[in-house]
Amino acid sequence: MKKHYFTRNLEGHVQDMQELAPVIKQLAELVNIYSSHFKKLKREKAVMDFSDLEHYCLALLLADTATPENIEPSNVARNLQQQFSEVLVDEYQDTNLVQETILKLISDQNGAGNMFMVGDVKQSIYRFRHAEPGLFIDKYKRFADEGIAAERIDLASNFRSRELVLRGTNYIFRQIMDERLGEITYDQDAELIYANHMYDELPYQLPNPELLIIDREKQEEKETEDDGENYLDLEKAQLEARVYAQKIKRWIGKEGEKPQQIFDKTTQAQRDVQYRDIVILMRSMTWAPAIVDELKKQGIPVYAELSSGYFAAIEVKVMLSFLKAIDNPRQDIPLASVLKSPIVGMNEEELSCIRLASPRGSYYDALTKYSRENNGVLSEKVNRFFIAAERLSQAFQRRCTFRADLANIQGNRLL
Ligand SMILES: Nc1ncnc2c1ncn2[C@@H]1O[C@H](COP(=O)(O)OP(=O)(O)OP(=O)(O)O)[C@@H](O)[C@H]1O
Repeated sequence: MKKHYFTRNLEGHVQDMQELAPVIKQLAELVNIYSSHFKKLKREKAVMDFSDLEHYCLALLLADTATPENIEPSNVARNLQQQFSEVLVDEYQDTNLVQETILKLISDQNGAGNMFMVGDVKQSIYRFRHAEPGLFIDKYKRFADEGIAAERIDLASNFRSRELVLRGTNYIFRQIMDERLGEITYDQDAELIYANHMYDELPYQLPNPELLIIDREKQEEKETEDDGENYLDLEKAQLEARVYAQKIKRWIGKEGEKPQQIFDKTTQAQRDVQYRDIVILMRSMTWAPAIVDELKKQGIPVYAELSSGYFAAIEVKVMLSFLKAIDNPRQDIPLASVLKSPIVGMNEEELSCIRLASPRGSYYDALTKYSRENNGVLSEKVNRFFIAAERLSQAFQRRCTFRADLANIQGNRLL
């Protein structure tokens, strides 16, 4: 480990830090300037972003004399405390510190207490939004103590899923979850207990939960022998989709086996499974477009609410920026987007070098000035942009002339 990761000595690190310090200082200043411009703009347009909602709310509820150690309620908060007899909070595991302070300010902190919180730390998904599951865990542990006024109620019964789903879930999580991984030990208290006995009476085939593991390296050997396709080159999403496709085809009965039987709640009868009965749940939508594409390729009808579309595709966005930049090159953002795209291929440092040629005015002015005054690799890139822009502009004009001619001909015919 020392050989691979800690080879540099202390002086080396100190020297790095000294070299980086002015850059970081500049960056910090930039962030501050950006933040104050952004705030000013939001105020002018009377708009708020998501975190503003929380922070302005907190500012309203805190007394002017409040400090981080002394969270004193303002008059507004005191009025709200009077108004609410109970404060109910759902998904408490995803509360962040600002929200927790807001809740404290509007609830009864001195009397018997009037806050009721429901949560499940196993479902904590908003850490990237500063959710603090520790707030939940701390209370979860403290409230179990008989000696304090607060009470913990374990809602262990699960009415959402069938017995085998719960058994499978408990089996997996008992093995992989503990305080270190997942903040909580998956013991008997944390287990999901089957409680919805509605299905027990009905004669139907039990769905067995399955865990499918994709071994990329093994597949690689197999595929290379079969058809020369390099398995490691395939996107992970594509690999997953192929496994889904195989499974779905088997359930539907396309692989020679009998279709999977399911219980239809509407008709109260058993029937063959159909595509519309199957849903794929994903932890995020990042891979969804690739999975949808692959399932379609495999002949499986599929629908997903994708925010992406033709105009959201990166290459289409770049081309639209290019057209905007040709129409009026003094639009900095479309111009920068084209310069950074593979059409020109500049990186951030090169873009900054060009900006330094003329720090004020439009970016286009800086670009033309840089091109006039410099030679070298970057100038070649700049020229590449001018040539591409010229070509596209000429093609565009030819098309416009053609369309104008066409309109004339059609117009004459009409006349
Ligand atoms: N006592 C009950 N009897 C029958 N069905 C119930 C009962 N309680 C809840 N359900 C059903 O179980 C499902 C899940 O219930 P609910 O959404 O209240 O659970 P939850 O624990 O709040 O879920 P989450 O963890 O996602 O917040 C719902 O379909 C609900 O109708």
